[in-house]
Amino acid sequence: RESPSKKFQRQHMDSGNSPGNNTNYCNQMMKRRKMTRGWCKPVNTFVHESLEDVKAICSEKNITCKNGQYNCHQSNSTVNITDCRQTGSSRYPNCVYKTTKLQKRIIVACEGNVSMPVHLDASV
Ligand SMILES: Nc1ncnc2c1ncn2[C@@H]1O[C@H](C(=O)NS(=O)(=O)C[C@H]2[C@@H](O)[C@H](n3ccc(=O)[nH]c3=O)O[C@@H]2CO)[C@@H](O)[C@H]1O
Repeated sequence: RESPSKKFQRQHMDSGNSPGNNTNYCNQMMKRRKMTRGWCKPVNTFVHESLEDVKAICSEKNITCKNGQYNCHQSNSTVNITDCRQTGSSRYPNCVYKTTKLQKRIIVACEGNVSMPVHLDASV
């Protein structure tokens, strides 16, 4: 079984890479990272920073997550991300996404004895 930390890395980490001007980045990555099986995941953010840098966000102060849990943390600086958002005309199994490169702060939930990111709550 896939651990929550490994699931976070599969769904959200794309270190050392960036869409550049590839407008198909999300169409390719959402499929490659298995988020178009059974349904088209509507929204997904890829983070283009090292796992170390994203893990370090877990050391920031605790804040409340969207689901009410108090295990979220906000990055203290902006990070390079790519937002993937399903287009209006996209119909499963043909999942079509809009690729948007951004530099924003991210809010992650962290869990574990060695605190690891397990969920991406939002970008702000
Ligand atoms: N506090 C917690 N602590 C620990 N675990 C927690 C906590 N909260 C949830 N989980 C778990 O995480 C799992 C999960 O997949 N949650 S999810 O809300 O659907 C993820 C959102 C995110 O992937 C994506 N999104 C969204 C916005 C954006 O900017 N970028 C972007 O990518 O959309 C998804 C839906 O919004 C679920 O198993 C739940 O148990």
